[in-house]
Amino acid sequence: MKISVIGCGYLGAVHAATLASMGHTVVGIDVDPARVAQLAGGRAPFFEPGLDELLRDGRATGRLRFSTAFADAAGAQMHFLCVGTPQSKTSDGADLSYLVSASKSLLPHLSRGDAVVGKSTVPVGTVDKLGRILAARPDVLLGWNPEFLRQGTAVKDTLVPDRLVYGVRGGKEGAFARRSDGTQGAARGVTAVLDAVYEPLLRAGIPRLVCNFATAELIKSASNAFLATKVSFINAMSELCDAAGADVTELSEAMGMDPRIGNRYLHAGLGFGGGCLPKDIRSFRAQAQALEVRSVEDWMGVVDSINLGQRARTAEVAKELCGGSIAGRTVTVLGAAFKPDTDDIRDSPALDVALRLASAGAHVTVTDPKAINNSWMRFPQLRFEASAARALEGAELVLLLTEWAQYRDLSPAAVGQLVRRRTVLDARNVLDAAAWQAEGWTVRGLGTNHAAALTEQISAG
Ligand SMILES: NC(=O)c1ccc[n+]([C@@H]2O[C@H](COP(=O)([O-])OP(=O)(O)OC[C@H]3O[C@@H](n4cnc5c(N)ncnc54)[C@H](O)[C@@H]3O)[C@@H](O)[C@H]2O)c1
Ligand SMILES: O=c1ccn([C@@H]2O[C@H](COP(=O)(O)OP(=O)(O)O[C@H]3O[C@H](CO)[C@@H](O)[C@H](O)[C@H]3O)[C@@H](O)[C@H]2O)c(=O)[nH]1
Repeated sequence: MKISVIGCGYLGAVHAATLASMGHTVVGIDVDPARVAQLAGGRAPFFEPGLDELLRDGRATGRLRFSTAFADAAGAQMHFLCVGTPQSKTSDGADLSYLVSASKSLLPHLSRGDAVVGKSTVPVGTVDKLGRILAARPDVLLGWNPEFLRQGTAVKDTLVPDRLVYGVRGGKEGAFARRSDGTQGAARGVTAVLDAVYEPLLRAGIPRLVCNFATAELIKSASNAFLATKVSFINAMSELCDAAGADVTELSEAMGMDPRIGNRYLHAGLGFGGGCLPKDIRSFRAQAQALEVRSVEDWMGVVDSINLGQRARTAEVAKELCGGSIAGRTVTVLGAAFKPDTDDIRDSPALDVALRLASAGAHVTVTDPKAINNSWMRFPQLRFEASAARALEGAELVLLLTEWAQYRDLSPAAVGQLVRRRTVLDARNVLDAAAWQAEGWTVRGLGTNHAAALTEQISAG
């Protein structure tokens, strides 16, 4: 099938490349000429494992191209909207201006029977709003197909998703009810086109759920809200563990063994960041407020404040480890990206903490395997160093803030030779504390103080 993908960022570029790998003929459209030039050259404009290979394959087969011209979307039967929906600059709500603009630009290039299907994460009610823009073309089908991929595993998540969700007008009844006049209704039409797009996935047994627009919108928001809830729950527990002398890693391991709870998203530490969870829970909160559902509004407020509290808490522990003041201290931060295996620094907890320490007077050097280029121009008050070894030289305090494999695997003996003082704050609770302590390191985690206190007691005799 001929498909257009509008917006080629972390979501759209991966979506376009994977659709081409399934055999479709795809054009990716973006307003950013530099991004389009890179993608057209077969190179990903950001670090995402496996994407470069797919882009090169798509280019070689001639099935994948990129353009800044919306006119190039003409002739496609399916148009996926994948533009950003960031947090508004003036409120907690989502900024829908990119979606509105992309829909208006697409409008003149649509043909009778085309399907326009959104994948961006949107507040409930957005599809109806876009429907009013597309009302000028009643012969065009509208649907919503929220995306659940994670950065770092985006290619695999797109090719082997846990489920496909189709939001269609009138929901399941609209999609599958027989019409007395024998015509195919819009809901049925968009379901059939999506089924054709995802045929290889459906054949492989990926479940597909058809629902109405509001349910599709809420499935995505509620899923992210639940993931954020799990992370903030365990982070609140980590604070309780510190206060009570318990160990949160043991607590979460034991809780996670109960299949009703599960161990995923139960890793305590610095908390969540990125271009999705933080802005999506704030948008969810704003939606609940507009719909006057106080329980969800309050809930999201608590999840957000626990999450932001972890950043403040980490900066406070860092100061404590430097004897109460961090001014003038040489500090090395391991990690700038919001999580490992991505170069994305949107709302990065690691950079947030680094900035807090710099503004408290510390000399902060940040290192990251992939995100240095993204970071250094935006944060001139921080020093960036691509080599972890050079970044660690002379450090009086080391903070592990993004748990890249290469930082988890650091040798405490080798790092000990580089630093001035063997003190590490492992804000992701991933280091083998005993191994580091055996090399003379003072190790602090979040919610694992019990272990540190015990070691102090043992070494005190
Ligand atoms: N990043 C993820 O892991 C992920 C996963 C699932 C859902 N989402 C959702 O997908 C959407 C996109 O997220 P992202 O992370 O890819 O954002 P992004 O900022 O990486 O990409 C957005 C792209 O849209 C382009 N764009 C903006 N206005 C445009 C217009 N009028 N026409 C064409 N292109 C335009 C931008 O230039 C940019 O390349 C958001 O709603 C997000 O919440 C993201
Ligand atoms: O136990 C955990 C798990 C995650 N995190 C943090 O949570 C954030 C989000 O991680 P992850 O969900 O892996 O990354 P994203 O790529 O932001 O993906 C989320 O956001 C996407 C955009 O909506 C959705 O599509 C995905 O399903 C959803 O997982 C990161 O900062 C992680 O460090 C923790 O602190 N503890």
